[in-house]
Amino acid sequence: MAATILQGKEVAQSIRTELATEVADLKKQGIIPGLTVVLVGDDPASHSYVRGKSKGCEEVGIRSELILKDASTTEEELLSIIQGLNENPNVNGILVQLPLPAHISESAVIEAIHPEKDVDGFHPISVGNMVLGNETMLPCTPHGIIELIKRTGTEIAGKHAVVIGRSNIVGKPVSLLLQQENATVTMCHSRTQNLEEHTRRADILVVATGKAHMIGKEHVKPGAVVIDVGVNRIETGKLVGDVKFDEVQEVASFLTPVPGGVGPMTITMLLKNTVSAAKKQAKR
Ligand SMILES: Nc1nc(=O)c2c([nH]1)NC[C@@H]1CN(c3ccc(C(=O)N[C@@H](CCC(=O)O)C(=O)O)cc3)C=[N+]21
Ligand SMILES: [Mg+2]
Repeated sequence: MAATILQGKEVAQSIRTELATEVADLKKQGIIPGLTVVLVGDDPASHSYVRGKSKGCEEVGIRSELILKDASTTEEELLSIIQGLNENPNVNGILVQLPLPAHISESAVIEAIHPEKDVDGFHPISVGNMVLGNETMLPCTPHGIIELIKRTGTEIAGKHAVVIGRSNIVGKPVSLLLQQENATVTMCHSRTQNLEEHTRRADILVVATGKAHMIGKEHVKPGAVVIDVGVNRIETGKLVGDVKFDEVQEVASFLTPVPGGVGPMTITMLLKNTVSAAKKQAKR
């Protein structure tokens, strides 16, 4: 039986419609959520993602601002920009697009963002609160993945979830959130031996390897929910996932496409975090 395609784009659209209503209500109370994105350098992929973020803001009524700096910007300059944004009451969320040029320390930059404006959920305080299960800004891709899985009607509790990849932005946090949803979680990575043995036991398989078409049907248990977090631009210019879509579709019960799966959910969770940051900051 062929998998149902999990259209992240559609789920994202319905959440954005809800958010637009919420933003319209906030505006009646004089609260205008604002997001500032800082982009350093001229990586074309980064520019493309940032366009998606501005478009998303526009759709839901968030005021968005883009600060473009050239690749020679110093760490000091960037830190002072962030300081200004931290102090600006019109800015509720700050996102510094990653990766940054090699001469700038990503951790120094992330740590400079005020945790209440950390809409990426990357600040150590946000990460720490997530680990502790405290209410906090959740990282966008992992949060979007959990929302997508829930929309399938799949009960996460008690299921065996396998995550491939252990990055700070996807693998580590999504495995933690799955565990908080009461899944039994196995984390696999580039050094895992006998990968297939692990992945074939997954009821829920989250693939975030960053390697195009690495996962085939031999890795997948029939009926599994498969979430493809890959965004790989191949030579033809086409965007592909980490999963061989056509063959995994034959065995999975649900499968996310690339594009149109996790990506639009990531941006939507960013919008959601910006709205909740605005609400929280308005109370002070
Ligand atoms: N501080 C920071 N926060 C991020 O959240 C962040 C980042 N840096 N750096 C880069 C990655 C990547 N990322 C994506 C977001 C949306 C899509 C997305 O919407 N993709 C569309 C297709 C877009 C296209 O066609 O190029 C889709 O999957 O349908 C992809 C990738 C956020 N990132
Ligand atoms: Mg990894």
